[in-house]
Amino acid sequence: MEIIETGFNNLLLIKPQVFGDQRGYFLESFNEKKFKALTGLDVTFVQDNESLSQANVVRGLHYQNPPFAQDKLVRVVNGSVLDVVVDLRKSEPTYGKSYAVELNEENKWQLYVPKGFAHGFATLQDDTRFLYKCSEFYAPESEDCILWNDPAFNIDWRVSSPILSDKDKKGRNFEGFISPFE
Ligand SMILES: Cc1cn([C@H]2C[C@H](O)[C@@H](COP(=O)(O)OP(=O)(O)O[C@H]3O[C@H](C)C(=O)[C@H](O)[C@H]3O)O2)c(=O)[nH]c1=O
Repeated sequence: MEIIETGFNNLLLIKPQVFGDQRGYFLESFNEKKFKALTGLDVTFVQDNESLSQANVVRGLHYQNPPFAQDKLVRVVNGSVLDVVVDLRKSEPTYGKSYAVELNEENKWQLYVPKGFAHGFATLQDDTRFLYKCSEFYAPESEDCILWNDPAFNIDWRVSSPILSDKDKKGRNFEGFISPFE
């Protein structure tokens, strides 16, 4: 397992060790002991989620407000996404900055997204299956959404006229946004 710094505090790209042989491959998708030893982060995940999307879907940019904010460990087991986060932590020099990385079934990379980020992804292939671990339970009353294509971020999602949920179509603008995250 290799940890790659992203330039954003505690936002970590994780490259798992893949054991290939004539049958296929094996990897540990999560190992609490190794995760804590390599990242120095004491995170307890309590909920696993999975979504399936066709190509040209955008889900995001979502977060849960404190005290229900979630750390997430996200990965793709089928297909490909451009995974995108925006730093909402007011004390960070990367506040308001976005980070994007392609996660797919070939690279098997994971992204650890700490509390304080809005998170989303665009699907680059049909039948994209997205799995992620959360450190806090789903709390719909605490959910919030920032407009996926807010001009403040100038994100190249690598999709055009994507399929969005009604909720995501009504994401808030970042202009005038007051972050709940220190
Ligand atoms: C997130 C969630 C949703 N649901 C139910 C609520 C809806 O009836 C249905 C679809 O929910 P939603 O449209 O919010 O799903 P996504 O758009 O994939 O939301 C996720 O997308 C981005 C990428 C994220 O990072 C968040 O974890 C999460 O907000 O699943 C649950 O029952 N539990 C849950 O934890």
